Amino acid sequence: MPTTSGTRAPVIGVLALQGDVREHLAALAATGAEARTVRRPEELGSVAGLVIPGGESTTMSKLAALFGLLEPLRARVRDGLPVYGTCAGMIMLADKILDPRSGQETIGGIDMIVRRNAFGRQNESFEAAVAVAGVDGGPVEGVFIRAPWVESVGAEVEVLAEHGGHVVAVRQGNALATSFHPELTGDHRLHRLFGEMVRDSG
Ligand SMILES: NC(=O)CC[C@H](N)C(=O)O
Repeated sequence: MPTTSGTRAPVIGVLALQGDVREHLAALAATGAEARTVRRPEELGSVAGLVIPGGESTTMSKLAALFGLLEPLRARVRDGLPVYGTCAGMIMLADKILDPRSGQETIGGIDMIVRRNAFGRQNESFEAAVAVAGVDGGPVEGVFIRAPWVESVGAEVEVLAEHGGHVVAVRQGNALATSFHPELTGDHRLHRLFGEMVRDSG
């Protein structure tokens, strides 16, 4: 789809190993981005940005290893590929998990320690208004489903939002992560912000 500058919209991938892939594809499409799934290392080469969906980080980690994607993902993130992780995706972008399952690995890229299931179990899922730095027009509706929070961050990490005294949105360079799921709300401001990060890096 052409953008106002006449150039093509960047292609943004959604890591499609497990999780709410379709919702992210729809949210990205609604912002005018060209969105496609990424399952194989070769497909990683053709995207200008990558969303890592919510789901179950332990399963995602296992499948990424099985599909030979962990190292290619780490390499591209290190090289500055813009990435956006929601919930389980946030866990995948953490350099460290406080309470990993045995053998659980992450892609890393954000100098932070996350705590899995920090806000409680599935039946303690909730919604809350969350003001996010860099997102104009009022707070977003944060949908928290067995969500992690960020326990601590390194000096290079920008804290974008907190809820209940806990960090729930961060950015480090080209990597963005939220504990909550904007792809489930119909509010595309975070996907639009990510689209800008992708365009700015191109
Ligand atoms: N909604 C989610 O993505 C839940 C994340 C899940 N608790 C995990 O550890 O991966």
